[in-house]
Amino acid sequence: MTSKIPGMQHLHSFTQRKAGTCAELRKAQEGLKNDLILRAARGEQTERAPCWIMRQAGRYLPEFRKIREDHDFFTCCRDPELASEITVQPIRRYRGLLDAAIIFSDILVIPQAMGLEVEMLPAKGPHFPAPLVTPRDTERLRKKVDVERELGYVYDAIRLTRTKLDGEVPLIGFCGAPWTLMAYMVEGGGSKTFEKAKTWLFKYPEESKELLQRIADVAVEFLVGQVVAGAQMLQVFDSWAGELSPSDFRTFSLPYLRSIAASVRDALSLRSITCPPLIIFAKGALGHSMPEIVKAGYDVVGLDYTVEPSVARKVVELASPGRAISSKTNTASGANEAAHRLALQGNMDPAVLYAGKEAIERKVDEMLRARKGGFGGGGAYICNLGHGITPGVDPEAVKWFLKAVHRVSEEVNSARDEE
Ligand SMILES: Cc1c2[nH]c(c1CCC(=O)O)Cc1[nH]c(c(CCC(=O)O)c1C)Cc1[nH]c(c(CCC(=O)O)c1C)Cc1[nH]c(c(C)c1CCC(=O)O)C2
Repeated sequence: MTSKIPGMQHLHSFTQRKAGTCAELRKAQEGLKNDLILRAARGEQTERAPCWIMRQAGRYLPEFRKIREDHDFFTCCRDPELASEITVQPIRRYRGLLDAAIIFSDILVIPQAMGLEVEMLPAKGPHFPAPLVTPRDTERLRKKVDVERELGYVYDAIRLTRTKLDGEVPLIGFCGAPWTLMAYMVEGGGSKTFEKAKTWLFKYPEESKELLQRIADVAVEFLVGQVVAGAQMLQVFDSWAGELSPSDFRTFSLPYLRSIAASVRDALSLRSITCPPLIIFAKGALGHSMPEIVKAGYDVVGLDYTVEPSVARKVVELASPGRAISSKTNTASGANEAAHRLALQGNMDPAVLYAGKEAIERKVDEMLRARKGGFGGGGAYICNLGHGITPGVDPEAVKWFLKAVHRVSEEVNSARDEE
């Protein structure tokens, strides 16, 4: 991570040096029966690739739909008992097959905390009854967001979930990235063309940057609060990154992604809390900006399904050579934020889950074997889909996927499959 603030680089080095050896960190890990994902995120070789699924707690699960029959979506998010219950549903169903839980919530809780109303319409998705039409509308946003007061329910849900998980697997906290959230706040919902949000970027660039910064400030405080409550890893979702041109991504998204990572590390270090692994998922932007994304200050880069794993490995090597070296030769060097190998996460097309057992097994094989262009057995890898699982997927297909990942990845990791 590079910081323009004098003295900060030293602070970052110190935090990172601490991160490798810190007793607090070890203790936190000791409470876990399975810390595979934390080790992979720190660039280590693992006995097999840890695996979780974006949107693993969701509508494809009948037990989730059952809860939703009686409760509105945001009621589920705001009720710690319901949110924690939904979070552990996939962990229970796929016992021993998933290596992390992700707290049940939504990226749109930040716009709500900033003062905008958001509803979840059946079959339509998120809807903002009063979106930000012109920059003047930002006056409707809260000047100072009391994150603890507005989003404390997420912290409560995290605490309760940690108790329910009882160290079974680590718990991931998350938030939406500034550009993706701004797009929702201005469009008023999903969009195909993003014409309203893009009009803002091109017509009101300075006001857009102000809004992006306000969102980033809330995101930092929210992520830090999630760690304090017990989140053991964090992911930032920039789901609409790929809607921007390369230069607009570098102007309106990347600087905020960078500053979120740096500020979360700084804020935690000031409170003497070890920063957990940070994951960035900038969907659709890797094709043009992967070298910048791998240097944005995160521990793990999530890949969407348009990126070939072996190509991503090469880009990491070229863009950030120190972070491509095997952790064996690079552990505890601790000189800077590149102290450990950068890890990759992803990236099977979620639609493969519709194609039956054989296709799933074939595609998992392809994703994991180096000679097929896959991630290979070198560690520093977290298995996932290349985007969120969709509602029509058969839960049995997910089991086939997870079982195939365990089987193939044990094989390639023990053989250090590099062929
Ligand atoms: C863009 C985005 C949103 N939300 C999210 C993203 C980024 C990830 C991505 O790109 O897929 C992130 C999210 N949303 C949800 C989670 C919970 C944790 C998990 O991953 O299991 C997470 C991490 C629950 C949810 N968020 C939502 C549901 C379904 C709502 C319902 O029950 O009716 C769930 C389980 C609703 C939601 N929320 C959002 C949309 C577009 C929708 C409707 C369409 C859809 O379901 O995909 C916004």
